[in-house]
Amino acid sequence: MRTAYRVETVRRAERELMARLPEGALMQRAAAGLAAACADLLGRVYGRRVALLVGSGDNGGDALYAGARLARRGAGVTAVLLAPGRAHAGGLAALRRAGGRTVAPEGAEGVLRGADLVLDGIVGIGGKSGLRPDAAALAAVVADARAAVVAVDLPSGVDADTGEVHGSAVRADLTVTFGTHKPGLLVDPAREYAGSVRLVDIGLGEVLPAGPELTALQHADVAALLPVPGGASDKYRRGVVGIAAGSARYPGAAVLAVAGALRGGAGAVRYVGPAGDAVIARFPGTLVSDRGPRQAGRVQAWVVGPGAGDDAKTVAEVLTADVPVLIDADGLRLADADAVRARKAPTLMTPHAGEAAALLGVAREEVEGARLRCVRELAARYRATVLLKGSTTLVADAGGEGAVRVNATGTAWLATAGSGDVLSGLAGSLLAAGLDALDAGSAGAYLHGLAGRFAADGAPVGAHEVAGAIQQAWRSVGE
Ligand SMILES: NC(=O)C1=CN([C@@H]2O[C@H](COP(=O)(O)OP(=O)(O)OC[C@H]3O[C@@H](n4cnc5c(N)ncnc54)[C@H](O)[C@@H]3O)[C@@H](O)[C@H]2O)[C@@H](O)CC1
Ligand SMILES: [K+]
Repeated sequence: MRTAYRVETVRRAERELMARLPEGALMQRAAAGLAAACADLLGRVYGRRVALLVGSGDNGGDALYAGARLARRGAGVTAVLLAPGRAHAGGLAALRRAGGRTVAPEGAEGVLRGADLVLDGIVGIGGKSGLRPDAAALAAVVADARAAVVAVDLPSGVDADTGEVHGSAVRADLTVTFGTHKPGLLVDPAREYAGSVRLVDIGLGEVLPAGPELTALQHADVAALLPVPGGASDKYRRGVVGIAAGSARYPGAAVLAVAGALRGGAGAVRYVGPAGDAVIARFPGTLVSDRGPRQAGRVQAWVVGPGAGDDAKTVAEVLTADVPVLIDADGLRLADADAVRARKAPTLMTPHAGEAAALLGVAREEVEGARLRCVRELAARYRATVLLKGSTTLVADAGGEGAVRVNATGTAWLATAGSGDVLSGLAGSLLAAGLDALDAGSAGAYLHGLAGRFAADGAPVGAHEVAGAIQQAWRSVGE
């Protein structure tokens, strides 16, 4: 499991660790890891031109010490000091001893344009989102230059705790972060600024408390969650998932939700709705009923909403069931908020940013800019587990207070019609198989993202092909 902690927690842990170590030891560990990552990126260090953007805090100190290490290996290193009188004194001395130079921001443009590598040490966890004008001007030059950009701890200008970006920020190819991930490295839009992320172990793990802000499942975590049928299993013990989806107008949504559900580990899929013929034609193993959800027979979890059009009656009926319910798409609009809050069994809501915005009564851009806050708020308002879809999917447990799961396996190719229907069926199937709502949502998103990658393989992809690649994704997490 990957974890990310808020700044105040990181600070507390760092103080505890620092008290046990010689002065400056943590910064040396950070700088050593940072220099090694830069050397890997450069391939050859000798003769390369490296520019350091150095603010007046310890983030700049890391950049200076790493620059000194690169200078000792033969790189030509120039530090751009944003506040010359306040740069980290020890780091500055080390850089000078190693033969590095310094320039003021006014003389920096040529240095930045000529560099092979720029280290962004303007600000780390000590900053507020949005760069100050002097730093923003340098970031703009860097964005336009040919150098690879390595962010120190965080891309300067992003909000470490929320992943929000207010104003300008540095765009990095690689972020080398210390001790633990920070939420901003895993949540969009800040995540996009970070590029790929490398974590340097500075020994913080042993002092970090339980209670991260974010967790991210990895292959082994997902493999451990996925249901495995035992010798005594039959289709009912493996779970029956009910799909109440599709309409005369949108029969395809029913077919795609069933396609996802069939690959999600439930023993059987029961379909209720007007698209039964289309479903049976494609998936003859489906149990089809043209009566309402209440008369459909036993299920262990329901999926309601994909392609439902205006069928509020079916949504209301499903919400009264005493089994877990996943609400997606039209169902989100049709579901009565009080009926959702009154439910005793778990509820999993799966909006994309536009649907979440409608539920919250705000503009879509607001959700896209503050995804972590919005997913928690929805989970609190509806007392339901909420999965907010996007290039990084977030899942907040009911109430919105625990660690939020973040999933980054997706690909931009997944932003295709019907892809969400497949996810709803898949996650609903995992609910029926007995996973709790947080696990079903996050493991479902993980597999769905991987399936999207396998199916797309760098080219446009249809939702039915994503469904078809779920088995490959399932096998791959166990390898
Ligand atoms: N505390 C520790 O134990 C360790 C800290 N390390 C480094 O230290 C960093 C934290 O250092 P600090 O607490 O000194 O804080 P930072 O260096 O992150 O930030 C403080 C500086 O940034 C400037 N700043 C703040 N907001 C800004 C903005 N919007 N635009 C431009 N400049 C802005 C401030 O004027 C101040 O000079 C970490 O991110 C990490 O890089 C590492 O060396 C590892 C160990
Ligand atoms: K930085």
